[in-house]
Amino acid sequence: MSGTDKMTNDAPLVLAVPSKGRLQENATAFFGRAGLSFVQARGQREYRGQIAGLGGAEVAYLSASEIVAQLSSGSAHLGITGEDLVREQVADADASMVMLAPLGFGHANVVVAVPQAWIDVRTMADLDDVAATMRARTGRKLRVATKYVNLTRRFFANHGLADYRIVESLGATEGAPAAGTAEIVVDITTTGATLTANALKVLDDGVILASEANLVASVRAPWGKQARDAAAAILSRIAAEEEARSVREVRAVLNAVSPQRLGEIAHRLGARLPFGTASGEGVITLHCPRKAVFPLVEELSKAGADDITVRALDYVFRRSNPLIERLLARI
Ligand SMILES: Nc1ncnc2c1ncn2[C@@H]1O[C@H](COP(=O)(O)OP(=O)(O)OP(=O)(O)O)[C@@H](O)[C@H]1O
Ligand SMILES: O=P(O)(O)OC[C@H]1O[C@H](OP(=O)(O)OP(=O)(O)O)[C@H](O)[C@@H]1O
Ligand SMILES: [Mg+2]
Repeated sequence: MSGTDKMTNDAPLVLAVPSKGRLQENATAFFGRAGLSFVQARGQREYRGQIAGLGGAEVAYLSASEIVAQLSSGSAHLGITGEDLVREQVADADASMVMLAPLGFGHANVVVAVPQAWIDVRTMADLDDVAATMRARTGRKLRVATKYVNLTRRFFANHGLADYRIVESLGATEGAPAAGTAEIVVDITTTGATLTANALKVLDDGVILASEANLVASVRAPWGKQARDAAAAILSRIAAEEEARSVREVRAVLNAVSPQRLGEIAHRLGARLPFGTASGEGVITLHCPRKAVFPLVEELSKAGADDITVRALDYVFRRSNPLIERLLARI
């Protein structure tokens, strides 16, 4: 940051992007769909890049957990990371960050898993009994292997379970019971294959969090004009692509119908008439939810429409969008 940036508090926006691991490929594809591609400046010591054709923004390539740290401290303005890491690493995440949108990838559940051999242990209440019995008989506490220390403490406390000890794990957590370093584990699972391979099962009420990758904004980052403008440009492209994916454009020639009737049909099917109710030649254009396409076509046919065409759109830009609104409400 230059001296001028500091004085005017007008630093560029920092967009934190996963540089490795599970989220990297999907995150890059996600920005690509929104027309945001990254260029890495040569000869830079810092691991920073730019967004092609978009000024006022820098791209920081970081690990998913480092992205949480930088969003929390305000070193990055926007980023993609997993909700599990946010909830684990930041005590009051909602005070320092805004989850702008779940992204539909990076799904993983944080779960409490016990040996399959514990056939009578199905719930957290059963686990509480096991812990109490163990403590009474051996004087030792139930050991829980995990790297999700804070999520585990919170969840166990909410279930009134106190007779346990956390064994911090740095990897291969599911192997802890077989290795004899813990009785049970708290870890993430996606397909369940790793748990099964280690003869573990998830408790019926043992899902601590259903996580996925999120687009997250920092409340604490310096939101000067440059950063706000860049965020507006980035979020409008993302929102435009999302909106385009959820709608279809329906066009038709429709002469003998009143604007009221047309408006009523559109309203009933959740469609919009973005360009008004009719053009000179009686051509109408509607944007309707994907699921409502065929019902809308039928309604328009009944109303006398002809030459009805349906197509997918690349982008639907609106003056405002839910992403920027969610952000502006907090900064
Ligand atoms: N099957 C999976 N295994 C591990 N992480 C997954 C899986 N599916 C989704 N994720 C998500 O990916 C994110 C973790 O990614 P990754 O492990 O690459 O990052 P990291 O933990 O920051 O990296 P590292 O630990 O190597 O520094 C988490 O939010 C996690 O929920
Ligand atoms: O339910 P599954 O589909 O089997 O996936 C879950 C496993 O994947 C992750 O491990 P990863 O391969 O990332 O290794 P690491 O935890 O050692 O980084 C996670 O920690 C689980 O062990
Ligand atoms: Mg990992």
